[in-house]
Amino acid sequence: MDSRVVGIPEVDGTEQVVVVIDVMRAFTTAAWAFHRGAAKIVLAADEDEALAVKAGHPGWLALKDGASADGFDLVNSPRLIQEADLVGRTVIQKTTAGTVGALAVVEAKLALCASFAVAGATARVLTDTGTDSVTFVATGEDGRAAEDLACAEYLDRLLAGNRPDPGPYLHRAATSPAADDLRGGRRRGAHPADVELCLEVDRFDFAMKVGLEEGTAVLRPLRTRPDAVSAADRAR
Ligand SMILES: O=C(O)[C@H](CS(=O)(=O)O)OP(=O)(O)O
Ligand SMILES: [Mg+2]
Repeated sequence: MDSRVVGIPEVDGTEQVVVVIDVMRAFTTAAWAFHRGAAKIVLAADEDEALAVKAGHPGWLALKDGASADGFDLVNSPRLIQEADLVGRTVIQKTTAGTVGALAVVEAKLALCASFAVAGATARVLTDTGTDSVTFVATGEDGRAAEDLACAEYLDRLLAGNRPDPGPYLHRAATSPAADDLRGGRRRGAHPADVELCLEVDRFDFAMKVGLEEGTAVLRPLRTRPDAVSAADRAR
């Protein structure tokens, strides 16, 4: 499969099949939100939009990155989301990199949002579509974030039909500046275990697809082949 990796500034709207990657932390957090029962995630461009959407939909929960703020219910932390009861809830997510990247490609023919937690399922969805070309958007640091590039390269190897050892890719993510900042307590709205959760490969057996629903960008889980069982599930 032909592939290329771009940063958000290079997205030009011509992408057909896209995987938007944010390992730390937007799309690890989103995957955990679905695992905790969220029905859908509405992506907001900024904090004001997130709060405006919430105001129009009583019962929806607003999530932002960085420190929490008035009106927000959740932060962009997989470890903290792990404790949230989100069964049937709609979450409105706003982050600095991941959700911005997803909004930039929301009109693509197929747009998936990915992290290591859903890597295998993401590759299976792409393979099943029969597409011969994919654009990876590495959302962090204008396309230079080591953890997102490592995940893109890992996905690329999966799509090539290989069974790559995730170890070296995870090592690059684990030693990235983002991981260092999170471990060092230099990011707000974080938990010390966030990095560890962002480095779990195939924690979940669903991919995540973003698309427009009545003009709104919505992220939903996309189950893959029924026989697909995550590595984490196999280990249990
Ligand atoms: O929450 C995150 O990890 C980042 C924002 S910050 O760098 O922590 O301020 O957002 P994301 O879009 O998930 O990369
Ligand atoms: Mg990030």
